[in-house]
Amino acid sequence: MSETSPQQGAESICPPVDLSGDAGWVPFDAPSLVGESLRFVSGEPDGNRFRVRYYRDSEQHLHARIWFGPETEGPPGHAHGGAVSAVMDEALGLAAWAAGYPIVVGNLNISFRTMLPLQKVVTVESRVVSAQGRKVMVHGRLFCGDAVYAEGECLCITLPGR
Ligand SMILES: CCCCCCCCCCCCCCCC(=O)SCCNC(=O)CCNC(=O)[C@H](O)C(C)(C)COP(=O)(O)OP(=O)(O)OC[C@H]1O[C@@H](n2cnc3c(N)ncnc32)[C@H](O)[C@@H]1OP(=O)(O)O
Repeated sequence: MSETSPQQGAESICPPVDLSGDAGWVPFDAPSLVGESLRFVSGEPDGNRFRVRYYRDSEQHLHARIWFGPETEGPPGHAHGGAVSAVMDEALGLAAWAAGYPIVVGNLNISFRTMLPLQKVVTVESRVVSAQGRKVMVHGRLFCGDAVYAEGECLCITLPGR
């Protein structure tokens, strides 16, 4: 009988992945801006769920380099739509914070364009496209090379008194 059951094998930690940014990107320290609360997506940087690093480019746009691990599985071998949505929620909301708006997300509209294979490193790029009164609109897409996996439109609402 084998000493390692399939279940034990599934619990082993996946090897390190390369989450380095593009040339000219500067690492972005999210906790120093918004505190330590973002554990759902960012909380286990060496775990088997999400591994994420944030960067800003020379125009101060926020980018995320993200690995979807085996614990994000939905359809066999591919990421759960909720996992993709969680990443878009955090990355696009954080983009508004990084642009100077203290917000929560009021509405998030995600289009899932292509199924995302597990254990793939992808990028989320974001743009704050408008800010009117308390409403800040952020657009983003999750992609790798020419493959676009999801696009998002995120209405953020500023928090009074912050
Ligand atoms: C205590 C917290 C500290 C946080 C400090 C650290 C945070 C660190 C964040 C890190 C980065 C983020 C990453 C994760 C982002 C999330 O996941 S946030 C969590 C998920 N989001 C939520 O739980 C939000 C729940 N909703 C709410 O709290 C409230 O509905 C809101 C959004 C604050 C708005 O409520 P409100 O302040 O009473 O404002 P309200 O008058 O209803 O709306 C203001 C305007 O926005 C419009 N609006 C509001 N909601 C919507 C909507 N869903 N659709 C369309 N329009 C809307 C209204 O129509 C209104 O428009 P006008 O009439 O002015 O034209």
